[in-house]
Amino acid sequence: MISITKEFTFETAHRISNHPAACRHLHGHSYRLLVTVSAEEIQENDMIIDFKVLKQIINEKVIKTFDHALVLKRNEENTKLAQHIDSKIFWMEYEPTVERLIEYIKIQIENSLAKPVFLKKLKLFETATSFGEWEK
Ligand SMILES: Nc1nc2c(c(=O)[nH]1)N=C([C@H](O)[C@H](O)COP(=O)(O)OP(=O)(O)OP(=O)(O)O)CN2
Ligand SMILES: [Zn+2]
Repeated sequence: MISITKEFTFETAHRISNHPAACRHLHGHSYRLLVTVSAEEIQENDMIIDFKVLKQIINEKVIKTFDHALVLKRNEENTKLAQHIDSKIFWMEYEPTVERLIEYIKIQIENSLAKPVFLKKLKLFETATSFGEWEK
């Protein structure tokens, strides 16, 4: 098996409404996302997938959604808050923790990759010292 990885960044605001400390306040992160895709064999074009094609997919399915957006769990408290904010809001079923963002991003990317290429690993940095990972 062979893998390639491409790195992306996006700027996103959020709040963890059930958090006992500062993370319940609106704040933002410069997220770093590392996307690793794999295939059993190198293809006829001597790649498993062109980095440029991978970039198009991630831009369309992930960056467009999250960059310069406010991400909120859809609940009563956040619905009230959003009435006072003129912002691009992405509503989620869950709190926008790094774990839930990875879960969402994984589904988006997997739905966009065609065999024999598959998503192998995601690494999402929320801060310089805090990150989440998913691996097949
Ligand atoms: N398991 C998780 N815990 C926390 C998450 C998360 O997504 N998953 N998120 C947060 C907050 O969003 C926070 O902004 C990031 O947390 P933290 O690493 O504590 O950020 P700090 O910059 O304050 O880190 P220090 O190392 O304390 O400076 C909280 N928890
Ligand atoms: Zn945060």
